[in-house]
Amino acid sequence: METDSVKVDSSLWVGTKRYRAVLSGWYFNWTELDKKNREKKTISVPISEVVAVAEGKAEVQPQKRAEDTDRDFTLFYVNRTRGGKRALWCLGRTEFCCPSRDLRDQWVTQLRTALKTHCPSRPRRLLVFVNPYGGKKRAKQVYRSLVAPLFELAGVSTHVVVTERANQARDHILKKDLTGFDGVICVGGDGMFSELLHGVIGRTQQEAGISEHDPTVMLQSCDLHIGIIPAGSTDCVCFATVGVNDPVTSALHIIIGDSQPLDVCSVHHHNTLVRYSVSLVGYGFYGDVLAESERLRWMGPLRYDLSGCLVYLCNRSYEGVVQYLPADPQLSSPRDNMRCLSGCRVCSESTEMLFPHSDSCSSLYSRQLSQYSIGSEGEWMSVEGRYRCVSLTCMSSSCPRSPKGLSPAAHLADGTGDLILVQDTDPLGFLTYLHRHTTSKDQFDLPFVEVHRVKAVRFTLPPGEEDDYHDEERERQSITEGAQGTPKMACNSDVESYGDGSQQYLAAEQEEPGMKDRRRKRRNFLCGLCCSKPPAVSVWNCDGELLPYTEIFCKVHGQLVRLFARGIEDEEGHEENKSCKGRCVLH
Ligand SMILES: CCCCCCCCCCCCC/C=C/[C@@H](O)[C@H](COP(=O)(O)O)NC(=O)CCCCC
Ligand SMILES: Nc1ncnc2c1ncn2[C@@H]1O[C@H](COP(=O)(O)OP(=O)(O)O)[C@@H](O)[C@H]1O
Ligand SMILES: [Ca+2]
Repeated sequence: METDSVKVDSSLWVGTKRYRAVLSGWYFNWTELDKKNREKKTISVPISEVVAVAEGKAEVQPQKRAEDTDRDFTLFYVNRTRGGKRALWCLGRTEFCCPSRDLRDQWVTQLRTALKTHCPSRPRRLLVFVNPYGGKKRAKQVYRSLVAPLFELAGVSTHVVVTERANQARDHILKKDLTGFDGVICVGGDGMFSELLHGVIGRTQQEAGISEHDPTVMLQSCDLHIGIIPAGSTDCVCFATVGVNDPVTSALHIIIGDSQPLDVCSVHHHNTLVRYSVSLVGYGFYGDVLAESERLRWMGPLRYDLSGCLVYLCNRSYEGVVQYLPADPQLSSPRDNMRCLSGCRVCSESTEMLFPHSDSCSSLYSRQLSQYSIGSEGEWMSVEGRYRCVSLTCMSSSCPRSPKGLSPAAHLADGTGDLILVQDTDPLGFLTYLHRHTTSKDQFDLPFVEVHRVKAVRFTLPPGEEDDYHDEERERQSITEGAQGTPKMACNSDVESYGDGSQQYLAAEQEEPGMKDRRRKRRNFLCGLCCSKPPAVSVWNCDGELLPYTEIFCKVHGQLVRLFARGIEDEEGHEENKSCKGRCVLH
């Protein structure tokens, strides 16, 4: 029987139980029938969450081929289970038995047609970068055992690159032919994601003929989606955009083609683009923690715990001048407790509100920036003081260490970031601030903490407070400029113009040998614990990368990139699919 929206409506068996199954519009529903044909509970799966339909009694593992029966078909779909407070996704699997082969063929054909009709933007071919070096060094195993079988089941073809050096993924995306790829996937942590981010943004601006070095430029938004399979140490970007750092959950979001826009912060030093950030641009505590942890990489994720303790014990604070361009407080506030969840209204309504792509705005914006005037147009604000940490985050930056994150009410795609200033305070006060990141207490409700929702930030050192790194930098540049033909010294992501106007990033290894060690020595807190003269300046942590400059200018670009994600589903998550009572395949 078939009417307009109903494609198939028939009796089916699951095991020994009889169901009435209906495929209509966006849903496939099956309702259990009792002996008197009375309807009992219904299981409903949106077509958008169907992963695959297979003839026969099919399994996920490719080596277990389907048992070819002519009246069965197997449905694979997204199933929600509980992983603590957050909804984990896993692969649901239900075998249906039909009264006849013809009806089985009709079900399979109609389900596959519905998939094609309702889900046209699903990725069919992906470029995957696996970082064997990050996290617990299990990225290859995670990908091979948990993710590749799902991609194969869903009919997604892949080209996999296991990286052999830092920045290989970024350079590949910047320079290679990406024709035919529907997205790029990172199997690693935030640092690896940052490589793909720089590659995708850099390539998009190259193709649009936009110079990334102009701090006032309006960047071209990027269509090529980025997916993250978490296999790092912090996995903050994955956690804050999916809600968990679980490889199967992320793989399923990629397969069904979810799309989550994401704000990106550009970081400039004078007229040079230094880095992009989506989670944390942090000075003081978070910068020192990252600097210290680099020497402890052999510890894997635990390195942050040890370096966090060491840095805390050093009890350091740093002078700084912070200028910021506030966002419209009428739209939202870091203190409004409005969590950014899937389908967030603040994000969806803010698209045209911030830095719309119009010339008038960018010229107005450039006037504001060039003047850096404090309040002359009632816009830029400025504070100066001694800080434990200065953090700018474009999102909540929630992660397993801090489930609510640096700024719990920050939004993924509203075109703003939250600027958190923690003034110098006593060790117990600072410990209280840090500890509140791991509890539900308000980390901003402390007298030495202030938070502002902003569109741009500029950080400078007070007059006379020179950065010894700057001195080294000037000395380095004089050395290189003296030696003719030697490429200009590059910072981590410096850029060299190739005659054709395209801009390529020079990899970190371009730095003068020993520079990184010198930088690191200066920050070695073990010796620092007994150092009589602590360093006057800290270092910036930009999504897990150390910046080679102290004075920077940050600007938030609304919804610049897109991830294969949908934001955090509400804490309760959707009603769990009752079909398998949370049973999962391949977990
Ligand atoms: C007394 C308990 C104190 C607990 C403090 C917890 C604070 C956690 C804040 C987390 C911020 C996360 C921001 C994300 C940063 C990452 O981009 C970066 C690199 O990640 P990855 O490449 O995956 O390693 N991670 C860090 O900078 C680590 C910060 C850890 C600070 C303790
Ligand atoms: N094959 C490799 N060898 C060494 N470093 C690499 C390699 N591939 C990527 N990297 C670098 O490793 C850094 C950390 O990667 P990431 O996956 O974020 O791990 P973690 O979360 O432990 O920091 C990234 O900044 C990336 O540039
Ligand atoms: Ca934001």
